[in-house]
Amino acid sequence: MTDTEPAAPVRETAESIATMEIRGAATIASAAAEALAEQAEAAAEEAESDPAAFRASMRGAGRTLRETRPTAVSLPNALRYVLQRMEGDTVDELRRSVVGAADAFVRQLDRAQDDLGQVGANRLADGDTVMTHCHSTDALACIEAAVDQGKSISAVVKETRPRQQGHITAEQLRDAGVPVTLIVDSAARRYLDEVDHVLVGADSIAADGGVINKIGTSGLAVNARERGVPIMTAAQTIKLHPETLTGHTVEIEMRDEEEVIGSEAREEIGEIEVENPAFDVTPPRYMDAIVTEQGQFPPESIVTLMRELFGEGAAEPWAEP
Ligand SMILES: O=C(COP(=O)(O)O)[C@H](O)[C@H](O)COP(=O)(O)O
Repeated sequence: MTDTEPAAPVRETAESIATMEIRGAATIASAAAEALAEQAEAAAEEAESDPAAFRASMRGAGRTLRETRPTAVSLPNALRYVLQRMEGDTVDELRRSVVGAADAFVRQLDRAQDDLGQVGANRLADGDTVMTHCHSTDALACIEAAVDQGKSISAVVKETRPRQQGHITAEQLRDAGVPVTLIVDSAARRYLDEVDHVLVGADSIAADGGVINKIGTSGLAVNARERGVPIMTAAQTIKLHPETLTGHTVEIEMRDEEEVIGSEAREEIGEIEVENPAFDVTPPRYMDAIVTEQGQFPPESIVTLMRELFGEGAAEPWAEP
């Protein structure tokens, strides 16, 4: 580890987030917090009795993690939570504050998911069928809590091109005892007549109530509205994007074209423009409810909760002073 290079656990976590071995907004946040705790242990050895060197090393680790993926705000929110609680006069005090904050963050994340699962489950009735998109641990928590409440729930799971995260959702729901039908994305509208709810997660929620989630969510929401099927987003409050309070927009990640068209097909077709946006924005008017650990909200009212939780703005404690 040098001045500019974070310790191995941070480098490995950053690489795993960038390559999507670690993926999904909540999982990314929790991995980032844990990586900061490991950095604190390594930096304490390296910095010995130099608190300024310790702080610089933690900021560097924060920057490395921040640069991995741009859209899920849970990542910078996790870094903010941990680094803003870094305090003390000695390296050991600083180390303990970071490790303690990372641990508290991860526990809070788990508790929030359990709590929002209960809220989401209350919206589901015995015998309901739910359509899902992508793989969201917050959304799955709602279905699993409904099953725990003794409700019989079935699922229609969208495959979710290009990376097919729907396969993970299908597997996990099946293992939770939920009968699952896997469909291709373009079959969604046809199956909307057979479902009672659409349930998705979120990578970020904007101050106007717009929901940023896996590409295809907005089209699904428009179709659900047209068919009269309620659609809800399950999202812990770490998905609230503080920068949107001051007019910033959420960056939509553009991923490699290789995910859309493999090299063989590319060779056959020849030169052609390919774009691969990983997320899209569902306007608040197409979303019925945002389910959080603090209860459910109409999308347009989420700004009140956002001001309460993030009113002080979006600090960047990883930035160079
Ligand atoms: O869009 C995705 C994952 O995208 P990717 O696979 O590109 O990371 C998920 O719906 C949200 O991240 C919410 O997930 P969770 O509820 O687990 O935070």
